[in-house]
Formats: sequence, structure tokens, C-alpha cells
Amino acid sequence: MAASQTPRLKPADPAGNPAVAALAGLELPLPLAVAFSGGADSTVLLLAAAARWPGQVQAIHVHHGLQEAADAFEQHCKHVCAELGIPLHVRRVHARNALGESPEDAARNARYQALARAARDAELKAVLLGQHADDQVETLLLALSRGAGLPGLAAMPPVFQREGMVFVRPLLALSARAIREWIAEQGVLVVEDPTNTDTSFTRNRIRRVVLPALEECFPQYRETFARTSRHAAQAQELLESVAVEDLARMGGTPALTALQVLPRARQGNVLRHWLRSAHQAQASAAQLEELLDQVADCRTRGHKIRIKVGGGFVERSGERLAYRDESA
Ligand SMILES: Nc1ncnc2c1ncn2[C@@H]1O[C@H](COP(=O)(O)OP(=O)(O)OP(=O)(O)O)[C@@H](O)[C@H]1O
Repeated sequence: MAASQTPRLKPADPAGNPAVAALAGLELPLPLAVAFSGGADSTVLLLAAAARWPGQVQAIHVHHGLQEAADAFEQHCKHVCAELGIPLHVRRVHARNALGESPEDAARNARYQALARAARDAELKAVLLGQHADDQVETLLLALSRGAGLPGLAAMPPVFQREGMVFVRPLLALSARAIREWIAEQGVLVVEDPTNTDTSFTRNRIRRVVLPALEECFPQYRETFARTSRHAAQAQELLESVAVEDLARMGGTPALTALQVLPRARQGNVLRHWLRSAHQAQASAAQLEELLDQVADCRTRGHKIRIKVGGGFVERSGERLAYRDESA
């Protein structure tokens, strides 16, 4: 913000908002909600959405109860929405991370659940999220750093469903800089999440160290990386449909003889899909390889299989594989 400007809650020139063009061609079910944290990204999104669909936009703020600043964030959102004449719904969550889940993941999951429920309660048809192109690149780089497979490389989908609610990310092609510069130029007051500047979080280190280097070497990295994510998402969709067909042909659970006639990569594909969709279990690369070795060796009646995956075990049950969840 320029030193001479007094902070304000709404911009002097709303038409210059870079998110306006991102929403221009978008047809969405109405009325809808904007997930509003009070930060720069969801502020430009809220302003653009209110201009694109007058009287059809409401805001939802999730109070995390994690940070001391959460009360101040809520107050800020109340002031902005009152100034803009936009109804605001506030939901409180107290996310506790389960075994094997990070506190950030627990907070994110609780947030999506609260957003979906608040939207449904207010009879809103979709929820818009403010993630932009830099968030997408960070997500892809984090996936690469973990050695993720295609689902990770697909990064964040522009549209997805959760708890029966449609979530949309309309700003994925917009750079963080375009958003920040416009907010600063307009002198619009936004809250800054204090954890955003803490470089002990990998995401923030990527933002500060890796993205500037990428900018210098590959100025088009936002577009090209996004293209890679779209290719990965398409390939993953194809793999999913192959897995759905294979599992249906086996009768809904993996059958040993039917598995054994498939190529090993296709066996892995159907097993990963079965574990994830039927049991919410994620097999590591090592666990899956071991399971595939066991399936290949399982040629006699007495051959037992018992391999740990997630919070349970994959076991042989006659001619089939079964999953015993021991985390409950
Ligand atoms: N406490 C919250 N309440 C409602 N929506 C939220 C909240 N936190 C995040 N979101 C939504 O999720 C999106 C992505 O979350 P992320 O944590 O990356 O955002 P952020 O860094 O807080 O971004 P922003 O600048 O929009 O606040 C936000 O743009 C916003 O739409």
C-alpha cells in the first residue's frame, strides 16, 4: 500500500480487479459462497464474485481456533462483509490431527468440511476458493519433493466435490503477484496469516527460495507447470476408469486368479484404487511392491498373505484379498 493511502475495506477502482476476468466466462450454479479468510486472495475473489453475480454471493469464514489471531481475522471478515453488504457465515472448528495426519492437513480437512456444511445449510450451490497459480506450482513442487505419483502431480483440481458440495478454484491461472499488486495499489486492507512468513514450513520455503529461481530460469513456469498438472490429471482419470472396470470384472473385490493374468502395473493400479476407494487406505510404494510379489507367489491353497497397509492389513481370504482395518 502506498504510504499516503488510508487503508480501506473496498477498492476505489473495482473494475481493475485481476480476478474479474477470471470469473467473466464462468457459469456456476447460484447462489454461491466464497470461502473468505480475509487474506488478499479470497478478498479479490469475493470482490470479483460480488461484481459478477450481484446479490447472489455470500461469504463463509472458518474460525480455526488455532491461532491467537483467529478472533481478529473473524472481526476483519465481519467488517469487510458489512461494508460490501454481503451476508457472512462464520463456522468454528477445532481440528485435532489423527495418527499419521499433520496439524495442517487436519485443519484443511476440517475447513473443507465446515465450508461444505455451512454452504449447504445456507442453501448455497457452490463454494469458490482463492488458490492461485503460485499455490498450484507450490503444490506440484511439494508433490515432486515427496516422490508422489500421478494423483500428486495433478495438484489441485479446478473443480471438485466434497461432502456433496461443489468447490471451484477460479483463480488458478492468476499469479500471486497480480493479486498482491492490485490489493496494494488500491490500499485495500487484508489480513496476513502469520504462518505465511514462517520459513520452517516447506511451502513457505518454496515460495521464498524456489519460485524466484524458477522465475529467472523459466519465466513461463506457471503456465507450463499447470499444463503438466492437467496432463497428469487426465492420465489419472484414465487409470481410475481402468481400475473401476477391472475391479467390477472381479466382482467388486480383488480376486487372485483374475489379478494374476493382468500385467503387474495394472494389478498395482486396481489394488491402489480398491484400497483407496473402499478402505481409505493409502499403500506406500514399498507396501504395494510387497503385495504384488505376494500375489505373484500365491499359487497354492496354503499360501498366506498379510501385509500392513495404512491402519490395517491386506490378507488372503480364500480366492480373494480382504482388508482388515485395525485402526478403529
Ligand atoms: N479461515 C478460512 N475461512 C474461509 N476460507 C478459507 C480460510 N482459510 C483459507 N480459506 C480458503 O481457502 C483458500 C486457500 O487457503 P490458503 O490457506 O492457501 O489461503 P490463504 O493463504 O489464507 O489465502 P488468502 O490470501 O485467500 O487468505 C483461500 O483463498 C480461501 O478461499
